[in-house]
Amino acid sequence: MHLTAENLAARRGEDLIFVSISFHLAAGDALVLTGRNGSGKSTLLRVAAGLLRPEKGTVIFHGEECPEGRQPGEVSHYLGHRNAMKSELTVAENLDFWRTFLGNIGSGAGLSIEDAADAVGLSEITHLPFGYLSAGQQRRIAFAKLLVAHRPVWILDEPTAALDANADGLLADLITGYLAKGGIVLAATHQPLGLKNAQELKMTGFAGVDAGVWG
Ligand SMILES: Nc1ncnc2c1ncn2[C@@H]1O[C@H](COP(=O)(O)OP(=O)(O)OP(=O)(O)O)[C@@H](O)[C@H]1O
Repeated sequence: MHLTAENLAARRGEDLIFVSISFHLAAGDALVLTGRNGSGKSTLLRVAAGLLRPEKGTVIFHGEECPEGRQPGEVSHYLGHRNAMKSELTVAENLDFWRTFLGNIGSGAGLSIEDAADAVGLSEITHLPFGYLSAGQQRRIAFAKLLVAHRPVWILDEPTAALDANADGLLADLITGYLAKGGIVLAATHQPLGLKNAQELKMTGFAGVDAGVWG
């Protein structure tokens, strides 16, 4: 199983944000994107997740169940800046929606809603509307979403925003456990995620207004 990006370039508006980005991640690998605000981390994650069309290049996932290759967006969890939960629905209802909507990919199985909430330390409050939770609790439930459906790739944009030190450690443990089981993680962050052996890609931003990528 591997996730491969070749010669990626992306544009936002008029500007080329990056060019010539390539990486190859195998099962158990993590790549952490770093760089100042506006350097293109979210843009690269959105390209990898299939939410933004690249100007040039490809990102492809190959797995046992799809040796011919698939778009990573079809096999990944994408956790963006927002938590993608409905405030009016309870925590359990939100997780149940994502569990059903995303489904399992490959040979792994997602956790039950109770086990996933327990894994993020919030098993007591799954009956509450999501909107009642604190910002940190909401982010923890967004992590639980990663656990209720098995997907071979996690794409995480600033996953530790709004977290206390305890939750930082919890996320590091969740990611480490996922990598140990052969998951692939692509994450953007300003704070160290506490991962051992993660590769780092430093984004520099703004590759030019008119710079050609085809010549
Ligand atoms: N829809 C858009 N149209 C034009 N420019 C955009 C658009 N979205 C983002 N940009 C620009 O693209 C650049 C890269 O933004 P991006 O969100 O990828 O940066 P980032 O490294 O994730 O930043 P941060 O650390 O602040 O989250 C920024 O200069 C931003 O202003």
